[in-house]
Amino acid sequence: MSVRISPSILAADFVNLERDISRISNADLVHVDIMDNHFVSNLTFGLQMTERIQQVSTVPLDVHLMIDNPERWAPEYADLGAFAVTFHAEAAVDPVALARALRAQGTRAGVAVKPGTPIGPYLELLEEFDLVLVMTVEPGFGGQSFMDETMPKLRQLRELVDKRGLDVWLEVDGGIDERTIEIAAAAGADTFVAGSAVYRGADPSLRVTELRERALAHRH
Ligand SMILES: O=C(CO)[C@H](O)[C@H](O)COP(=O)(O)O
Ligand SMILES: [Fe+2]
Repeated sequence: MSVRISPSILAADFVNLERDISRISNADLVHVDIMDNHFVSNLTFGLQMTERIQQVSTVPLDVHLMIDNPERWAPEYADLGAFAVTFHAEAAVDPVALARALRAQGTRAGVAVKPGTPIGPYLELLEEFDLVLVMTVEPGFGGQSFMDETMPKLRQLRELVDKRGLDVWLEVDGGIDERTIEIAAAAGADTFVAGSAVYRGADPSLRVTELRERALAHRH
């Protein structure tokens, strides 16, 4: 099983985004957090900014939509060329219909669940998604602590994905660092978002390499 590291530019310097994206050119994905101040109580940026990021990034975009009404916006992020577009299950009227629409656009379709949202209803629907994002913090802010209690969801997902031989990425987001990535990898995650852990030091690309090595050493 391969692992993917997706640094979150939520922790980057917003007036030097191009520079900070170029600092993680060894990453597998670049994680772009879209917050609307409705689904979560924080606001980041939207389509126009993401389109510029898409133009300057050599690393494929992993868009995480923390917004209401994803049916209205998710296809536009797919349209601008994002590699993966993930919307929240709690915000979507019909997650399967939206995932099908995104796939028809040629994008990897992801569904995200908050820490308190059960994964049960989605286990029978795994074939409909290319990515499941298990939030390991309450969405809205970077720099929070990893919630261990979300790991049983990953273990359930990993068992089913392997049993059915599916190509579904299992992503974790929130509080991922050199220690917690080992816990998440052992529980079955293969795609790791890290904001603070990548950008807090002097050399973000070295942090990407270190995180990848730790995930590989502890993968399921
Ligand atoms: O979706 C998010 C917050 O809702 C971010 O992707 C996440 O918090 C990354 O930041 P950190 O690694 O610092 O926790
Ligand atoms: Fe995120």
